[in-house]
Amino acid sequence: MWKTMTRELAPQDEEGAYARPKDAFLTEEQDVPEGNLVLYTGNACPWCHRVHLAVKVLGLDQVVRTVLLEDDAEKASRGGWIIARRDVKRDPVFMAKDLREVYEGASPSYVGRCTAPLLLDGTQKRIVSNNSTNILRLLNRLAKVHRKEWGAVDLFPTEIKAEIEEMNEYLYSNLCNSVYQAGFSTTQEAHDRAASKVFLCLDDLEGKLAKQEYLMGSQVTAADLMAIPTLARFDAAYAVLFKCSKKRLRDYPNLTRYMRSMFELEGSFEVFDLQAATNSYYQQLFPLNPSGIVPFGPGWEELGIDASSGRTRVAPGSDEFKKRFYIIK
Ligand SMILES: N[C@@H](CCC(=O)N[C@@H](CS)C(=O)NCC(=O)O)C(=O)O
Repeated sequence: MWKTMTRELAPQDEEGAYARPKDAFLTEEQDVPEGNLVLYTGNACPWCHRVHLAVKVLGLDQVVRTVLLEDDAEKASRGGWIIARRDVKRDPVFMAKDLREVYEGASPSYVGRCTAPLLLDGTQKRIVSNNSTNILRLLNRLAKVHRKEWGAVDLFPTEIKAEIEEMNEYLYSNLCNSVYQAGFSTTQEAHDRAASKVFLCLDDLEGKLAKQEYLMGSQVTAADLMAIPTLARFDAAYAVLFKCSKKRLRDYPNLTRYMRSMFELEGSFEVFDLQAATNSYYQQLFPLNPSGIVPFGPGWEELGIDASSGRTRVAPGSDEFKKRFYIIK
């Protein structure tokens, strides 16, 4: 019974390991529409977090309209994402009540899971992409098109683009997807395999960050936007709910310092509410936590991060910001 419920929540391969479905919609960088884009994003989801953060650091608030989603376990058979009541009552493109209706409106013949994030062309009412790595590349291109007077942030600078892509693949297979594989495994072997990858990867990143500020050196790149959402959820959700409890992120001084630095960026707390994400993980993934009881912490303070609203953040275009990013003039 438990295995059946978990399989429904998270498709499994024959060895009991979580097999993430392939994304159906991708767009080449040169084909991205240059305006009236709509990004559907949910707070709990790490794949959404990275693209929502990209909208902020790339300064695309005026180009990409974000629609907030909430997860609703009662709507699990429809993908579980409803349009957030506190944001817009209805979706601005299709007047949809949930994400499945958006998929149905934009691509009526689509059969498959209706995942977030989703980037939509609001003019053509067409899906641009539902893959967060692809969306990151598209947003990065849009930042160049809509460059500010001080320049445009480049999250994939040409001279290290290949290394960034390699790092992103490494992070996906060893950290971002592996925590889910550890959590959704239905056999001990599959769990052990996934969880050991996670800790080897964290140890490796900890070593790297002893020598440099960010994953690719002294500037923030797409690789950091890939890693941060997983790290930010680690102690609060993955360590306990997904049983990745060998060590906590707090046990890694360099990763903690790194996360603190990333959360100094303006917009970081706007795109990620830790408590809401924690509630969502424990309350929505029923087979992993049937009681729905949410642990009492950790919050930002325990994670060593100052989340107070009075604190000055690193604002786009500021001198500190320009030091932290690759900027194209
Ligand atoms: N590969 C996708 C993964 C997106 C994804 O799995 N999103 C989850 C939320 S964390 C989702 O929407 N799941 C709904 C479902 O599978 O029905 C990406 O990188 O964008």
